[in-house]
Amino acid sequence: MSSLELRGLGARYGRKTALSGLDVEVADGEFFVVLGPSGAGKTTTLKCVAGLVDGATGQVVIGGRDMTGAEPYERNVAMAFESYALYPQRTVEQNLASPLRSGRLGVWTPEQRRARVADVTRTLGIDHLLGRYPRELSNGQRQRTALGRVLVRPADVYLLDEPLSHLDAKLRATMRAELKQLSGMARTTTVYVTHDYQEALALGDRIGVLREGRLVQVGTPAQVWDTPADTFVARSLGQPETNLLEARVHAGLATTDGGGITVALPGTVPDTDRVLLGLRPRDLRLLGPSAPREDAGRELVLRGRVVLVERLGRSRELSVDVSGRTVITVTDDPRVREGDDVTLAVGWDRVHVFAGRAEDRSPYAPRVGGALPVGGTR
Ligand SMILES: Nc1ncnc2c1ncn2[C@@H]1O[C@H](COP(=O)(O)OP(=O)(O)OP(=O)(O)O)[C@@H](O)[C@H]1O
Repeated sequence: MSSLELRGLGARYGRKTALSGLDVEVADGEFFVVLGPSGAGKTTTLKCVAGLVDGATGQVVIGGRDMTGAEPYERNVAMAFESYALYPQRTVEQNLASPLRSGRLGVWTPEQRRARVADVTRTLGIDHLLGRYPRELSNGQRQRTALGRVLVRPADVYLLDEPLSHLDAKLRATMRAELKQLSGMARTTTVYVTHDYQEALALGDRIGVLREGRLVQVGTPAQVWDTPADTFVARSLGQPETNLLEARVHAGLATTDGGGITVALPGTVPDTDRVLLGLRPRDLRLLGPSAPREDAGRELVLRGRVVLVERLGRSRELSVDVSGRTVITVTDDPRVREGDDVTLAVGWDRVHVFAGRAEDRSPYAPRVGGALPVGGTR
């Protein structure tokens, strides 16, 4: 059990900067998720912690000990890569027990080894496969076995690189729940890398959002969900993606282009004439055509016409034309048809205000607050 501290971590591959200025403290026993798109530097972050990147800069501190420059085996971390290797000529049980036989991890009696392997395989749902060989396993079972090989080792820090990526959606959801349980039981400090926001929200005690080698936000799932640092974070979390509506600012009010939607801005908006209003599709409630007029400003109410209905399993994704702007929302109501007039409502604190606009110098506008309770559709 150990905390993990990264101070000013940086890494380059030739002239390419893969990571820069990464600062984060992961508490003892915390499950920390690094979320980011392909190429953001997620794997590189784990490799730096494990001591596998030549020329990495900054410091890695594990359990209060400065490990910068220490050999990988001195760091007592266990890392699982996305592509796993298993010994083909050994059974699942032998594969799992092998790290405990090496002697590096102390002396384990056969009973202790069996107990540890049984613990991990039960949690991973592969305890009925102990006698099988890798070739007799499905891809998902193989991936779980390989993950088991990592988790079976007592380590100060587990480093897990997209361990569920090869599983089908259903198994992924099950495994996610099991992993959560496992981390709860083991309370071993874990850094878990994924590009899947649902995994991040479900598993992370905290999430660090990585973009182009930099951490752009670190917070609890609720913090990054409710107060995304910028439009990149807002759009990284949630499917369908957050609606971003360009608006012009005048006298403390933001009005979307075309004049359809107006909201009052928080005092924190800098001196800018443009903002983006962020609305999560699932935060918008469909009130139906007969809903009463705006209810004394309790929520932002938008009126529009459904232009497209797409099925998403049991629910439906609606594209709604609100005074010339397309707003995406999701509903479970099967009666909604294209051409229907609808009313959407969203809590004021769910109307995110981002300064600037999409084409500004930085493509990502910072969040400056939630809307004030004034406004609506024309
Ligand atoms: N060995 C290498 N040589 C050169 N460039 C590399 C090397 N490994 C990674 N990179 C580059 O460094 C950046 C970060 O890579 P990294 O593998 O850490 O990203 P990632 O977030 O894990 O991506 P993915 O989700 O696709 O695995 C990318 O631009 C990548 O192309």
